[in-house]
Amino acid sequence: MKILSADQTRQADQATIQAEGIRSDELMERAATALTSWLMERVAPDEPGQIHVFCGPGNNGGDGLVVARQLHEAGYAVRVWLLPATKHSADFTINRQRLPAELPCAELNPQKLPRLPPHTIVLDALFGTGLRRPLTDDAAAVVKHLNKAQARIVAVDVPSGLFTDAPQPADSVVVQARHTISFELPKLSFLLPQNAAFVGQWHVLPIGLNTEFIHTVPVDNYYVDAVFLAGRLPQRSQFSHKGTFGHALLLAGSRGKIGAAVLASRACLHGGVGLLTVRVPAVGYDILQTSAPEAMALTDPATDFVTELPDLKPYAAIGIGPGLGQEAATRDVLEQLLRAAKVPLVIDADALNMLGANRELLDLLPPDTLLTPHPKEFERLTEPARDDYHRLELLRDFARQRRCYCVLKGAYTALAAPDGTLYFNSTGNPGMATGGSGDVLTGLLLALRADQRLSPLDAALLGLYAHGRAGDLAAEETGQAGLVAGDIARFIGPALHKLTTLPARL
Ligand SMILES: NC(=O)C1=CN([C@@H]2O[C@H](COP(=O)(O)OP(=O)(O)OC[C@H]3O[C@@H](n4cnc5c(N)ncnc54)[C@H](O)[C@@H]3O)[C@@H](O)[C@H]2O)[C@@H](O)CC1
Ligand SMILES: [K+]
Repeated sequence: MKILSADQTRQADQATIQAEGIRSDELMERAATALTSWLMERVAPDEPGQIHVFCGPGNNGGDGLVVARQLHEAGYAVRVWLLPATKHSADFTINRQRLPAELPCAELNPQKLPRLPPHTIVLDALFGTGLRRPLTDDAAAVVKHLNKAQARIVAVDVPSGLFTDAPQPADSVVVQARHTISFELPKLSFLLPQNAAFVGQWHVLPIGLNTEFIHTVPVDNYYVDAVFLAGRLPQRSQFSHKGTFGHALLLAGSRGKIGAAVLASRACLHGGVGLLTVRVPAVGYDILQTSAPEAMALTDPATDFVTELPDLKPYAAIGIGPGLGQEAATRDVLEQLLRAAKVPLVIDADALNMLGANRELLDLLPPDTLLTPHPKEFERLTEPARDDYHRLELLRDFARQRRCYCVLKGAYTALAAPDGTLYFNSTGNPGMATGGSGDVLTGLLLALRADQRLSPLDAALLGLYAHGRAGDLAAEETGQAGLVAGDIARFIGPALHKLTTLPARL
């Protein structure tokens, strides 16, 4: 799915209105109807207490007024509160007039805000994508009051006070919603860790915005779901052979961290690689051969860490990093690899740390290299970020400047492509924040980079998605707390299988 900016969202609304020849209040009715249905599926009409709808002066408030009317007509007890304002949008005014006289509706008195019993359902329709500056005065007072009330807040489109797609002062007053219900497409602000406490769980409801506009509008950010990936992982042809899926080389492991090499190897094998050779120090030979017997061990002459780069000729893709350690001799191996490699590279963990500690090596990165840092590792490659937005800009710049694909691991893991586009992954769960999860990702990405059928972008997107999906499938069996990295590796097969069986869009 595309992620539109606030301006583009407005343009999409306009394009829809024009293409369908409808009025803007009809589109508002459509959006609100979707939201009303969402609420009615979750709240019974005889739920004790009233649903309090807080409306601002613009079209976000207009949405709130429509939902209030519709809920009232469906037999719910509803009360509307209006933020004092001198100017109202046209569709707000139309829908203010459409409120039935018997529906309680009053202007808020900021000096005497209504008492809300705990667990009251509150619809936050104060501000949406039209917010231009942080909330102050009356609006800020109302939002603080709502946050204090321990209400069950459902935000319309965006939690009021949150900017849709831009950084804002850290002390901004923002609604802390339990759910945020947005229309058609998600918003960039929903995907940032710094906004999690405001957005709560977010949902996107289709409202039939103009598909041609959405299809053609250029964007910098995508949200990668199953639909986005449909058709990108082809079924295996009858005539495919080991060469089709490539022979991968993995350089990994050091004394005490051979497990990282094992996890990455298993993930690479489950990821469908044709053949896998693993360069481990001698201490890892028995461990690797017993715990990943499908892989070939190519042991280093040294006992405890990797000191020599093997001949690279046989390999279609090379991964380096998991459990590698940062000995000087290993750093030299990394440098030799960067200088010699003619095939796709996947760089992770200690290999990233060595790049961070020796930034001159970054100049050697072959184009289309895939790097998989978590935020701390990424900062070692660049600089400390001021906030989540700044970190994303650093990520974009890094990928552009180095002509590489760079991942930023976390909830909604981001991938930056060399053209600066960001792709946010939709799968995964907090159970995956466990040791070895990154090693599994590296192995899986290595397998997909070795797959001769996939572009660098598709390999990376499919790998990130399947890794998260495997974690989700595993967590269904183990629970999130019980999940270990090996479980993720075990479910890579089913996760990829689900991707190959998605019908491609014609
Ligand atoms: N345009 C359309 O056709 C549709 C719009 N929709 C709704 O419309 C919303 C956007 O509506 P608007 O563009 O009217 O914007 P909003 O309703 O988000 O807010 C605009 C109003 O708030 C004021 N304002 C902005 N920042 C403020 C601040 N910091 N303190 C106090 N007042 C401030 C503006 O002067 C304006 O009066 C969306 O979020 C969505 O909820 C939906 O109904 C779908 C269709
Ligand atoms: K809102």
